[in-house]
Formats: sequence, C-alpha cells, structure tokens
Amino acid sequence: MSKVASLEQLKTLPKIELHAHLSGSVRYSTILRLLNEELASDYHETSDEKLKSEIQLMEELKSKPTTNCTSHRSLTECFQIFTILHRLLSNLNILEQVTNEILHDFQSDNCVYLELRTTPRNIFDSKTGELKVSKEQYLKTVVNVIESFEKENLMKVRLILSVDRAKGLQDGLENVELAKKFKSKHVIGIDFSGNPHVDSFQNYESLFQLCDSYELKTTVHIAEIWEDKDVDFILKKIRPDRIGHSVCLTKEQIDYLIRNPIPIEICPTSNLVTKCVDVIENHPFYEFYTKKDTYPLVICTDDFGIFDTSLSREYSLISTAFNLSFKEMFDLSRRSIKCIFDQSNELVSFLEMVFNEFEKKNFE
Ligand SMILES: CNc1ncnc2c1ncn2[C@@H]1O[C@H](COP(=O)(O)O)[C@@H](O)[C@H]1O
Repeated sequence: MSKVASLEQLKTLPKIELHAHLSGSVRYSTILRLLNEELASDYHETSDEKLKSEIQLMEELKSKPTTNCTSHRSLTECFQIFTILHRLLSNLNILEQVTNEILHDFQSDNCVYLELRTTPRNIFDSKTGELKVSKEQYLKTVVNVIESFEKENLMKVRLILSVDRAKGLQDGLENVELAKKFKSKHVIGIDFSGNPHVDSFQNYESLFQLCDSYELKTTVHIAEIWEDKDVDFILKKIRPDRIGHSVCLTKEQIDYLIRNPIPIEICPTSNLVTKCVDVIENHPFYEFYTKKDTYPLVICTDDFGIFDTSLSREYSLISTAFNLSFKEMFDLSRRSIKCIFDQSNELVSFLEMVFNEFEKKNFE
C-alpha cells in the first residue's frame, strides 16, 4: 500500500541541510538576471559574445527542468556552470546578495539548520593581474551575511570551507588555515570536493591531519563516479566525520560502511542528473536504510540552483521511490541532528525542541 508523503506535507517538515555548495545554490533566474545586467552595463570586462553564449547556455538549461529527472547535466557541464558563477561572484556585492537569497530560500523551505559550504577564492583583476579580493575578504563577506541573517531569522547557519581538489595542496592549506582563524565566526569544518576526474585526495593526507589537529570536522566527496580510486583510502584510513554522495560503491564497501558507519550526505537529484544512478530506486540509500535502520543518512540538495531542486523535493524523491511515510521522513530528518558538525548544547537543544514540537502537533 502506498504511504508516500506529499511534497506539500514535506515542505512543512523541519529539515536540516548539510551538503549545499554556495555557488551551486544560486537560482537560474538570478544567474540569468546577473548575466543580462552585465551585458546591459556600460562597462563590462567579459565580451558581449561570451556573455551572450553564457545567457544562451543558461536559458537552454532552464528549459530542461530536472523535475522529471530525464534531463542530464554531466559533471563536466556542471563545472562549466561553476566557471560562470565564479566570475559573477567575483563582485562582493553580488556575493552578498546571492548568499542572502540562498539563506532565505532554505528558510522558506522550512530548513531549520543549514551548513553551507564554499571555497574561498582570491580574485584577481583580469587585465592587470592585481589582487582585487583576498580569500579572507571573500570569507568575511559570507560570514557577515550569515551574522546579519541570524539576528533576524530563526534558521541557524554554520559555514564549511571547501578544499577544491583541482586547486592543489597549497590552496587547500590556505583554506584550512582560514577555517582555523574563523572558527569562532561560524566556520566549523572542511569539505574536500571538486571535480572527481581531477587529482586524488590521497595527495591531501597532510591536510586531513592538520584538520584533526585544529579540531575542524571534515566531510569528503567520494564515489560520485565509478572510477573513484580514493574510496578505500577515505573509508579506512581517513575516517572523516561525514562523507558526501557515496553512490558508486562496491558491495564490500557498502558492507564495510554498515559495520563501520560514517554519516552519508545523500544528494538524490544531483546523483540522477549527473548519472551516478540511472533511477532513484537503484540509489544505495535504501540498502543503508533497510540494513541498519539507524544508519546516519542525511538528505541534501548539493547544488539546488544547478539542479533546479529544493530540500523538500529531495525528501519527496526519497519518500516516493522507497514508499516512506511522512512519519518515516520526519524520523529521518530528526536523526540528522546527530550528524551536524556543531554539537554545542545550545544548538542541539534548540533543534530537539523544534522537532519535538512538530512531533506533538502532527503525530500525537
Ligand atoms: C555536482 N557535484 C559536485 N562534486 C564535486 N564538487 C562539487 C560538486 N558540486 C559543487 N562542487 C564544488 O563546489 C564548488 C562550487 O561552490 P563554491 O564556489 O565552493 O561555493 C565547485 O567549484 C566544486 O569545487
């Protein structure tokens, strides 16, 4: 018998988001608006031709919605969009605007706690090569938006800094040092991400050790592609606090994780659109969920802008594919509290209160 929860119900559910990349969470409509504004401005560094082709690409993608999961974007296409986004977000006013918009988008979807992640970038003048914006200025801009947001809103926000595997060890080291410096300023951990076809995390072992010594929590993207050679190294040697995606796993690796759990950030639409899985019913989520009902699994969006989704929609995909009821989705969402990086008493008590109140109102 079907007991699937409706999207409308799932929108009302308090939710926790632990895997959301800042640049990937900019809405298509916002990217298109920013590109058109740049084209219409009197002075712009990017040529009209390039801007027009970027607008065309974004319009094409917008017309191929991911909602029916038949539209695919290869990881390579996703990384092309990130290049556009990184140029647009080189302007600190725009970075501020979009960060604020992202926080409000999560809150309107009833997200009560968000761990947003981003890769701090040095931004150089394209003509003179001079440093225009330092990584620290980039980070301060994002932190300031979060601080102002929290003063006026209920949703709690923390920040994870990303190490991009395509940028090398030195760049990553700078981000870990920045995370240490901003630890009291909302930054709580490090994410190891970037194009999985480029470089290996085995070259970053010293950074994992540094994170440990600075007491920074870690999460690592693994098994987003079948050719990922880092999986055993990460699962057995590094043992981070969480892992992202973790889809393209062998049976042995799944069994190993079930015996030695590490919380998994599940990103359903992202995995479908980039063809990590052919249909959601084949997602290893269910194997973890059914083999061990307390396996720590957190439903996330990854890049809700690029994948044209929302946290509620990700919950809906899982509920529909695996016939999980509203109460089962509620329990899953509540269990995410155990996986958050900031385990301070104040925050955990706040989240427990929110979930207890919802339970009383809806299930008792
Ligand atoms: C689709 N799956 C994915 N796999 C791996 N890395 C990803 C990713 N989605 C996003 N990123 C990482 O996050 C950056 C964009 O956000 P920020 O500029 O840091 O805010 C990308 O450049 C990539 O390094």
